Amino acid sequence: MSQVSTEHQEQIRKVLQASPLMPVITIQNPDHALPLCRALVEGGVRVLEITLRTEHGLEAIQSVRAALPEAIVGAGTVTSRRQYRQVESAGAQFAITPGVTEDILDFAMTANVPLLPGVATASDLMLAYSRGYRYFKFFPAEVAGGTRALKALNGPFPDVMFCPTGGIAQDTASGYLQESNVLTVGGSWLTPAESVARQDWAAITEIARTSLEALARA
Ligand SMILES: O=C(O)C(=O)C[C@H](O)[C@H](O)COP(=O)(O)O
Repeated sequence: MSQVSTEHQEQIRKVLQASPLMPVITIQNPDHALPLCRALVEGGVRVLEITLRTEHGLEAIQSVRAALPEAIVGAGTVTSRRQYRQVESAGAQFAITPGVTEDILDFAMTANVPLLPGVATASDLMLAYSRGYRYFKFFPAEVAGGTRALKALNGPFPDVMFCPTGGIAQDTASGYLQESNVLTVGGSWLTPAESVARQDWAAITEIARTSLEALARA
Protein backbone atom coordinates (compact mmCIF):
# COMPACT_ATOMS: atom_id res chain seq x y z
CA MET A 1 0.00 0.00 0.00
CA SER A 2 1.28 3.48 -0.81
CA GLN A 3 2.30 5.59 2.15
CA VAL A 4 1.87 9.29 2.82
CA SER A 5 5.22 11.10 2.70
CA THR A 6 7.05 12.03 5.87
CA GLU A 7 7.26 15.52 4.38
CA HIS A 8 3.45 15.83 4.36
CA GLN A 9 3.25 14.53 7.91
CA GLU A 10 5.93 16.98 9.04
CA GLN A 11 4.05 19.84 7.41
CA ILE A 12 0.81 18.89 9.16
CA ARG A 13 2.60 18.52 12.51
CA LYS A 14 3.99 22.04 12.14
CA VAL A 15 0.53 23.42 11.32
CA LEU A 16 -1.01 21.78 14.39
CA GLN A 17 1.84 22.98 16.61
CA ALA A 18 1.63 26.55 15.33
CA SER A 19 -1.50 27.35 17.38
CA PRO A 20 -3.52 25.69 20.15
CA LEU A 21 -6.71 26.95 18.48
CA MET A 22 -7.98 26.54 14.93
CA PRO A 23 -11.09 28.57 14.12
CA VAL A 24 -13.55 26.91 11.76
CA ILE A 25 -14.62 29.71 9.44
CA THR A 26 -17.70 29.73 7.21
CA ILE A 27 -17.99 32.74 4.93
CA GLN A 28 -21.56 33.95 4.31
CA ASN A 29 -20.50 37.26 2.75
CA PRO A 30 -17.30 37.46 0.68
CA ASP A 31 -16.60 40.97 1.98
CA HIS A 32 -16.25 39.55 5.49
CA ALA A 33 -13.45 37.09 4.74
CA LEU A 34 -10.50 39.43 5.04
CA PRO A 35 -11.56 41.56 8.05
CA LEU A 36 -12.66 38.42 9.89
CA CYS A 37 -9.38 36.60 9.35
CA ARG A 38 -7.39 39.74 10.11
CA ALA A 39 -9.29 40.08 13.40
CA LEU A 40 -8.39 36.50 14.36
CA VAL A 41 -4.73 37.00 13.50
CA GLU A 42 -4.71 40.23 15.54
CA GLY A 43 -6.08 38.23 18.46
CA GLY A 44 -3.13 35.83 18.14
CA VAL A 45 -4.78 32.99 16.23
CA ARG A 46 -3.04 32.52 12.91
CA VAL A 47 -3.95 28.98 11.82
CA LEU A 48 -7.30 29.22 10.06
CA GLU A 49 -9.68 26.63 8.62
CA ILE A 50 -11.82 28.20 5.92
CA THR A 51 -14.59 25.78 5.00
CA LEU A 52 -16.16 25.06 1.65
CA ARG A 53 -19.58 25.05 3.28
CA THR A 54 -20.56 28.08 1.28
CA GLU A 55 -19.82 29.07 -2.29
CA HIS A 56 -17.48 31.79 -1.00
CA GLY A 57 -14.93 29.44 0.54
CA LEU A 58 -12.50 29.23 -2.39
CA GLU A 59 -12.45 32.96 -3.03
CA ALA A 60 -11.94 33.58 0.68
CA ILE A 61 -8.94 31.22 0.78
CA GLN A 62 -7.45 33.04 -2.18
CA SER A 63 -7.92 36.54 -0.79
CA VAL A 64 -6.74 35.68 2.72
CA ARG A 65 -3.63 33.97 1.37
CA ALA A 66 -2.80 37.02 -0.71
CA ALA A 67 -3.44 39.62 1.99
CA LEU A 68 -2.37 37.87 5.21
CA PRO A 69 0.96 36.16 4.68
CA GLU A 70 1.35 35.62 8.44
CA ALA A 71 -1.72 33.36 8.51
CA ILE A 72 -1.59 29.62 7.82
CA VAL A 73 -4.67 28.85 5.78
CA GLY A 74 -6.30 25.45 5.55
CA ALA A 75 -9.36 24.46 3.56
CA GLY A 76 -12.11 22.64 5.43
CA THR A 77 -15.05 20.49 4.32
CA VAL A 78 -13.04 19.04 1.44
CA THR A 79 -14.86 15.85 0.42
CA SER A 80 -13.74 15.12 -3.16
CA ARG A 81 -10.67 15.09 -5.42
CA ARG A 82 -12.16 17.97 -7.35
CA GLN A 83 -12.43 20.13 -4.25
CA TYR A 84 -8.91 19.11 -3.20
CA ARG A 85 -7.54 20.37 -6.52
CA GLN A 86 -9.60 23.56 -6.23
CA VAL A 87 -8.35 24.42 -2.74
CA GLU A 88 -4.76 23.80 -3.83
CA SER A 89 -5.21 26.18 -6.73
CA ALA A 90 -6.74 28.75 -4.39
CA GLY A 91 -3.57 28.61 -2.29
CA ALA A 92 -4.64 26.55 0.72
CA GLN A 93 -1.62 25.33 2.68
CA PHE A 94 -3.40 22.20 3.89
CA ALA A 95 -6.73 20.44 3.40
CA ILE A 96 -9.10 19.03 6.01
CA THR A 97 -11.77 16.41 5.39
CA PRO A 98 -14.62 15.74 7.83
CA GLY A 99 -14.15 11.99 7.32
CA VAL A 100 -12.06 9.49 5.37
CA THR A 101 -12.48 7.54 2.15
CA GLU A 102 -9.78 5.37 0.62
CA ASP A 103 -9.98 7.54 -2.46
CA ILE A 104 -9.30 10.85 -0.72
CA LEU A 105 -6.54 9.35 1.47
CA ASP A 106 -4.76 7.99 -1.62
CA PHE A 107 -5.29 11.14 -3.65
CA ALA A 108 -3.93 13.36 -0.87
CA MET A 109 -0.60 11.49 -0.99
CA THR A 110 -0.10 12.66 -4.56
CA ALA A 111 -1.23 16.22 -3.87
CA ASN A 112 0.99 19.22 -3.26
CA VAL A 113 -0.52 20.20 0.06
CA PRO A 114 -0.94 17.79 2.98
CA LEU A 115 -4.19 16.40 4.36
CA LEU A 116 -5.53 16.45 7.91
CA PRO A 117 -8.08 13.63 7.66
CA GLY A 118 -11.16 13.61 9.89
CA VAL A 119 -11.85 10.47 11.92
CA ALA A 120 -14.52 9.53 14.44
CA THR A 121 -13.80 5.83 15.11
CA ALA A 122 -10.98 3.30 15.44
CA SER A 123 -11.98 1.90 12.03
CA ASP A 124 -11.57 5.32 10.38
CA LEU A 125 -8.18 5.58 12.04
CA MET A 126 -7.06 2.17 10.80
CA LEU A 127 -7.92 3.07 7.22
CA ALA A 128 -5.61 6.09 7.38
CA TYR A 129 -3.04 4.69 9.82
CA SER A 130 -2.21 1.85 7.43
CA ARG A 131 -1.29 4.52 4.86
CA GLY A 132 1.07 6.26 7.26
CA TYR A 133 -1.20 9.06 8.47
CA ARG A 134 -0.55 10.00 12.10
CA TYR A 135 -2.26 13.42 12.48
CA PHE A 136 -6.06 13.66 12.47
CA LYS A 137 -9.02 15.87 13.04
CA PHE A 138 -11.28 14.12 15.59
CA PHE A 139 -14.79 14.97 14.36
CA PRO A 140 -17.47 15.35 15.65
CA ALA A 141 -15.51 15.49 18.89
CA GLU A 142 -18.20 16.02 21.51
CA VAL A 143 -20.73 13.53 20.17
CA ALA A 144 -18.04 10.98 19.26
CA GLY A 145 -17.04 10.68 22.92
CA GLY A 146 -15.01 13.81 23.68
CA THR A 147 -11.94 13.52 25.86
CA ARG A 148 -12.91 10.01 27.03
CA ALA A 149 -12.81 8.75 23.44
CA LEU A 150 -9.43 10.42 22.90
CA LYS A 151 -8.06 8.71 26.02
CA ALA A 152 -9.40 5.38 24.79
CA LEU A 153 -7.93 5.80 21.28
CA ASN A 154 -4.55 6.58 22.80
CA GLY A 155 -4.31 2.92 23.89
CA PRO A 156 -4.17 1.24 20.47
CA PHE A 157 -2.79 4.34 18.70
CA PRO A 158 -0.18 5.89 21.02
CA ASP A 159 1.68 7.58 18.17
CA VAL A 160 -1.34 9.45 16.81
CA MET A 161 -2.13 13.13 17.49
CA PHE A 162 -5.46 14.92 17.11
CA CYS A 163 -7.19 18.22 16.49
CA PRO A 164 -10.62 17.63 18.05
CA THR A 165 -13.41 19.68 16.45
CA GLY A 166 -17.20 19.72 16.72
CA GLY A 167 -19.18 20.96 19.69
CA ILE A 168 -16.18 22.43 21.52
CA ALA A 169 -16.52 25.80 23.26
CA GLN A 170 -14.18 28.24 24.96
CA ASP A 171 -14.71 26.63 28.36
CA THR A 172 -14.18 23.04 27.17
CA ALA A 173 -11.14 23.67 24.93
CA SER A 174 -8.60 23.47 27.76
CA GLY A 175 -9.87 20.05 28.86
CA TYR A 176 -9.14 18.73 25.38
CA LEU A 177 -5.71 20.33 25.26
CA GLN A 178 -4.76 18.58 28.48
CA GLU A 179 -5.00 15.23 26.69
CA SER A 180 -1.56 13.92 25.71
CA ASN A 181 -2.72 13.17 22.15
CA VAL A 182 -4.18 16.62 21.41
CA LEU A 183 -2.09 19.31 19.71
CA THR A 184 -4.76 21.86 18.91
CA VAL A 185 -8.52 22.32 19.20
CA GLY A 186 -10.86 23.54 16.46
CA GLY A 187 -14.23 25.19 16.47
CA SER A 188 -16.63 27.82 15.29
CA TRP A 189 -17.06 29.44 18.70
CA LEU A 190 -14.19 31.75 17.75
CA THR A 191 -16.29 33.30 14.99
CA PRO A 192 -19.86 33.77 16.32
CA ALA A 193 -22.29 34.37 13.46
CA GLU A 194 -23.91 37.37 15.22
CA SER A 195 -20.57 39.20 15.62
CA VAL A 196 -19.65 38.47 12.01
CA ALA A 197 -23.05 39.68 10.74
CA ARG A 198 -22.58 42.92 12.73
CA GLN A 199 -19.05 43.15 11.35
CA ASP A 200 -17.87 43.52 14.93
CA TRP A 201 -14.25 42.63 14.20
CA ALA A 202 -13.06 43.96 17.56
CA ALA A 203 -15.30 41.37 19.26
CA ILE A 204 -13.70 38.59 17.16
CA THR A 205 -10.21 39.76 18.14
CA GLU A 206 -11.31 39.81 21.78
CA ILE A 207 -12.71 36.24 21.64
CA ALA A 208 -9.46 34.99 20.11
CA ARG A 209 -7.40 36.80 22.72
CA THR A 210 -9.49 35.70 25.72
CA SER A 211 -9.62 32.10 24.44
CA LEU A 212 -5.83 32.02 24.20
CA GLU A 213 -5.48 33.64 27.64
CA ALA A 214 -7.84 31.08 29.18
CA LEU A 215 -5.68 28.27 27.75
CA ALA A 216 -2.49 29.86 29.03
CA ARG A 217 -3.99 29.99 32.57
CA ALA A 218 -5.29 26.41 32.50
O1 LIG B 1 -17.28 21.67 8.02
C1 LIG B 1 -16.52 20.74 8.22
O2 LIG B 1 -15.83 20.26 7.37
C2 LIG B 1 -16.39 20.07 9.51
O3 LIG B 1 -15.68 19.13 9.60
C3 LIG B 1 -17.14 20.46 10.65
C4 LIG B 1 -16.60 21.59 11.51
O4 LIG B 1 -15.23 21.54 11.72
C5 LIG B 1 -17.29 21.52 12.80
O5 LIG B 1 -18.66 21.30 12.57
C6 LIG B 1 -17.15 22.71 13.63
O6 LIG B 1 -17.84 22.41 14.79
P1 LIG B 1 -18.48 23.49 15.73
O7 LIG B 1 -17.36 24.18 16.41
O8 LIG B 1 -19.30 22.67 16.67
O9 LIG B 1 -19.31 24.40 14.88
